[in-house]
Amino acid sequence: MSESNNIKVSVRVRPLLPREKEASEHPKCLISMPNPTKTVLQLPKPLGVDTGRGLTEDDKSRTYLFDECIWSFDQSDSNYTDNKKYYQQTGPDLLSHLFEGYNVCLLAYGQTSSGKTYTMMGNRTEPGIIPLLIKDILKQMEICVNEKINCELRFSYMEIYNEQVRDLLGDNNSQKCKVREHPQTGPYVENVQEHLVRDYSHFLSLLNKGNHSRSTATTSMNDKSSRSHAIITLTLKQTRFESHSEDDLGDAAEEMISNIKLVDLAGSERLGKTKLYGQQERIKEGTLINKSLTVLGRCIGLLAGKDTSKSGTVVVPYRESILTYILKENLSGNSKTCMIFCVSPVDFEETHQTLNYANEVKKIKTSARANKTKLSKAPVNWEELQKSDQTVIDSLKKEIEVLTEKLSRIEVSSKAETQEPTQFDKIIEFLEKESARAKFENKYLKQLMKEKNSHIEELNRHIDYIENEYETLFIESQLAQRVHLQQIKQELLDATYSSQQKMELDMREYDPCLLF
Ligand SMILES: Nc1ncnc2c1ncn2[C@@H]1O[C@H](COP(=O)(O)OP(=O)(O)OP(=O)(O)O)[C@@H](O)[C@H]1O
Repeated sequence: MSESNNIKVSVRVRPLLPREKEASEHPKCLISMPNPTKTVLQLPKPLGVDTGRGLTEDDKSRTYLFDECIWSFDQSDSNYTDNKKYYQQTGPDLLSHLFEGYNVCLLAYGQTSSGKTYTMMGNRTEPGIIPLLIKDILKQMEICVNEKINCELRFSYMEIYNEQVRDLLGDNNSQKCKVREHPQTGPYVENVQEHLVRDYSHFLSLLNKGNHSRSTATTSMNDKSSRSHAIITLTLKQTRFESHSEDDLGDAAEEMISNIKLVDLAGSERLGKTKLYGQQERIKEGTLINKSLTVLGRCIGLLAGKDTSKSGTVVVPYRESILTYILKENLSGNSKTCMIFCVSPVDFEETHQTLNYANEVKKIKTSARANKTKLSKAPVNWEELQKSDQTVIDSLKKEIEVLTEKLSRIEVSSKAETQEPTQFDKIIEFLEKESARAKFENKYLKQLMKEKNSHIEELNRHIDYIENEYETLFIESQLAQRVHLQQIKQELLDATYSSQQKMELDMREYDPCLLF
């Protein structure tokens, strides 16, 4: 079942930069966010003529409504939102969609130096949404072990630079990767390396390596301006095991593969503002950045008007730029997509344009569906294969000969596309699956042991407590008993003493000597 959702649109305004503070004595913030879904942009000159009754708010400003308006202009303001607070608002939804099996996408859009990289990557002291999200994905993966779900997270990092895709984690950075289209899952990038994320520090080392290789340059607007669109893809594979007993892992019953694309777009720029005159390479980069963003804008415009179009089918020009081609599914297909629009508090033209752009994006719908697959219980008939050991060995020998010969001639990738899987391939695949299963079983049993050990520890603590209580009660009861015995003894002594006294009195009364 697919779910139709509008693209979620957020707008974030950044603080003034040192150069903006220096440029004017009292720089004025053009943006206000009177509530969490409203953004108001002041017009530099009022529209219309004052007819004596004064200008209306509409003459002086433009008002926009979005899903989220994020105020990061003034740190001293109580509504100020830093990266962590923004993540707390947005991250949990992204995380749950990913684990529910949906493809997810978060794109940061905005003019150059508006805060896209700051929002997505952050810095050492204030990590952005990407590191914060990955920390939580890894935590959630640990929790899944308890529910007999094995998770594998793969990470790839590429950039689109001058309309070509480069793998930022590849062995050969200058190698260009091709974009192809799968009939069911849509466009994908060929030969981009996917790295299995072991833990958070491993992820950080991959991210740093990729960031280091990313194309950046100094412009007059930004000391470290991104000259490319960066796309991080995290692919999560969840395998759910099913069994009737708690201690046994059972068989793999269901598989879900979902991904999240985190896109830091290069900023749109104006030659006049970036002051790149004479720098041919920078100008070429800027032109191609603007071109791809213009195509993105055209696609968005067409998609936004799609429902109301009377002309029937709309041809969206995804293929006109690599960026839109790669993002095709996220803009209109199987994806839950969010866009964050970063704006400067002072550049009216660019901020106005960005807000109008965001207003269009609000209207776009995507139709996401959870990517679940039921697994058959026995992927390979292992027993049957074992019965005919010799036949298998002979056929494997032959296969190896054939494959070795083919390998020397044919590229592995083209072979994989054209050939039916052989028995050898099937065994390898089966063994790989078994090894992954054994690894997870080990992890699951370790987790189970950890839980049982902590249960035993808790029971031991409880026993200690009961023993202590028993000892205290025992001592108290002995004390109470002693006090009670002493009381009885005293009472007996008192009784004996008083009866003795009475007897003495009686004796004195009946003393025969006193009779005469
Ligand atoms: N919310 C924020 N709080 C504090 N500083 C910020 C914030 N957003 C952006 N900045 C600062 O603004 C400057 C530009 O930000 P950033 O590099 O993220 O812009 P960008 O939109 O990615 O630019 P480009 O498109 O040129 O790469 C940086 O010095 C960054 O530290």
